[in-house]
Amino acid sequence: MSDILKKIWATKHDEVAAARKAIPFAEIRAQAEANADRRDFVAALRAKHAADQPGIIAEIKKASPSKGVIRADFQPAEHAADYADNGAACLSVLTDRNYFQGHEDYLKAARAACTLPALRKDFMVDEYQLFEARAWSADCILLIAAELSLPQMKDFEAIAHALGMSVLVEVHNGEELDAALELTTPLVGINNRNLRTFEVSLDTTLGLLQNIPSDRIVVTESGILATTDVSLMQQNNVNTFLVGEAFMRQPSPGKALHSLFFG
Ligand SMILES: O=P(O)(O)OC[C@@H](O)[C@@H](O)c1c[nH]c2ccccc12
Repeated sequence: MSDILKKIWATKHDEVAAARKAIPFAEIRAQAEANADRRDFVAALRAKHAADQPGIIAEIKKASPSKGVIRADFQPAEHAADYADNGAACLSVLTDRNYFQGHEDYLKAARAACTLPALRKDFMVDEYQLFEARAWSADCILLIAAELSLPQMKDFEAIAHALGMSVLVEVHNGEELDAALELTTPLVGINNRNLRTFEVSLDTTLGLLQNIPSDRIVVTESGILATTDVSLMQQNNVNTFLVGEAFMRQPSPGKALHSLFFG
């Protein structure tokens, strides 16, 4: 009941209500549909795999509810260029203000500083946010199966695809995975962090893996901190990673990426 995801969800509904007053739906939709600046998120990951490289989605995250401030000297554009120079395939940029100290301006600045496709990392509860994401030039959106019904996810996926955005569907148990596999997106994220308890276990990825058809791209998310974590995943044929903290805590997030994956 009082878990963090519920709180975040309530905040999101309030935020969307306020946003709809500030910029009416028809207007944000027009902005989204007029934005022709698209980068293919899934293709960027596949290109790395085709070159025998890991597909790294490098996250730009200042703070989180479980860790507090992760990086005080926060420079989204600089971090994005640094990630791009060091072999990242894609960016993930937190836009949630209340819980992650994110902002849409960070997404815009990060994406503009490089040529990588960018994920709007936020909690999507209303189609309005999908149009916002595209208006801000996001190339991918996140759907969290723990809180969305299957009909809602199907609906959001159809809108995202119609706007030319990719979809990362995030799960952390078998029931959520069953729903995620009803979608058409190839990108299935397994969050090693339980968003209700903040507990992190890489076994979450390993346990769900065998139930995922080989035409999907499994993204292991959260808690990848050491080269042993990376090689454990690679031994299990998981070669797509969403990593934030391990990079953002280091003086150069790009160098940290390089040493974790290519060191
Ligand atoms: O910083 P980490 O442990 O490397 O995790 C990154 C990413 O997986 C995490 O930020 C995340 C995964 N799913 C989310 C959903 C909402 C907010 C944040 C997240």
